[in-house]
Amino acid sequence: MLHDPSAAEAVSTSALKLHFGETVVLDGIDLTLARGRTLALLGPSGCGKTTLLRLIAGLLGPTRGRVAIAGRTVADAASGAFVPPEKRNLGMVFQDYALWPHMTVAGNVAFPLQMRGVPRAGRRQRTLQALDRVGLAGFADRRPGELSGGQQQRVAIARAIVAEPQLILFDEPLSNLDRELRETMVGELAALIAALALTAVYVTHDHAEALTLADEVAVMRGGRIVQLASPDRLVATPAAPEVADFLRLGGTAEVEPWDDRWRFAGSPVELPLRRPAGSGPARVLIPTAAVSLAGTGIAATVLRTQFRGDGHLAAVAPEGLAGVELQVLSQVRLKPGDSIRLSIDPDRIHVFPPAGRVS
Ligand SMILES: Nc1ncnc2c1ncn2[C@@H]1O[C@H](COP(=O)(O)OP(=O)(O)OP(=O)(O)O)[C@@H](O)[C@H]1O
Repeated sequence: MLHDPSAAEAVSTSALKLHFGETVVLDGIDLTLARGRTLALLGPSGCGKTTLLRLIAGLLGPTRGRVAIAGRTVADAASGAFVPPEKRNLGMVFQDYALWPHMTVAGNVAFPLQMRGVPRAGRRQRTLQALDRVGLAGFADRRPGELSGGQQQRVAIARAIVAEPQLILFDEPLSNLDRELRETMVGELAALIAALALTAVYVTHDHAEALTLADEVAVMRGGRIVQLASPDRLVATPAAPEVADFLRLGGTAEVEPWDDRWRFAGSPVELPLRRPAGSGPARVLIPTAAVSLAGTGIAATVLRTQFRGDGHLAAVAPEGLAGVELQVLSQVRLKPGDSIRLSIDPDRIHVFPPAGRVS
């Protein structure tokens, strides 16, 4: 078995498949993650993100394909090779913290060191250091039940980093926290991951969390990776409408050729965008930043509004365009049912590549 601890690749999977009976849960997952980077697995419930994390952890074995960690094959369906989780040198942080209530905070954090046979004196020192790193220096002798949810999650993180594993796996670690605390913790976690130069795989269904924390994001759907790219690239050039929808980048619509331009499919409403010669029907993203309220322009009705820090985000239905929903950010609060007019900045419209071709 190849083992190269200096390998630049922290994790790689090739042609990974997992079936539960007849059900295909993961289908052809190929990814590589370099050391010191954070990869988010992002997607709706049931898309297979937790299953992929469990395959990397060794809590499941693949039906087909291979998983390698730091250049070492840890699972290979073809040869039957399989390294159990405790021998993969991983740290794991789960949604429910998984702390033992009867043990002190220090006892919980020291557990991985105890499992590795580190002597007592060294254990105490490394435990206190890990607690210090997550901002819980004075909490060693408390019980988990005496801590807030955010503090308990930090104990779980201290336990995951105490043995300095080569890779940390996070499974929706913030989803049990309330919204405000979650927003604070995302920033803290991102800072901690950077300060400790951790290599991490982070499962979440929250696009804001993924785009804040990760160097690379794999957007998953139906057991496949639809697009794997940096947050900037995902936002600028989503490969498919489902990526744009999941990241809430704006509205998507079908368009058809109209002269040297486009128009919304099945309607006379033109889109102010020049069409490359020879191009056929397409799907486009009209990002929120491309849409503004105007005195003249496309007539639309307000469906819903929601306050964001920088204004009121309104979902609007352009008249005569069945199934198209756009978003516009307004400084004044709009009400459902209001009639408005929209102008669209053509330079910001993104035309998706034809189905099957990823940019
Ligand atoms: N042990 C199992 N037996 C059969 N099907 C399973 C099993 N575990 C998971 N699945 C199915 O596999 C699919 C992927 O599950 P998985 O937990 O990986 O999704 P997820 O993207 O992490 O979703 P969530 O965010 O809801 O946890 C789901 O359709 C689920 O029902």
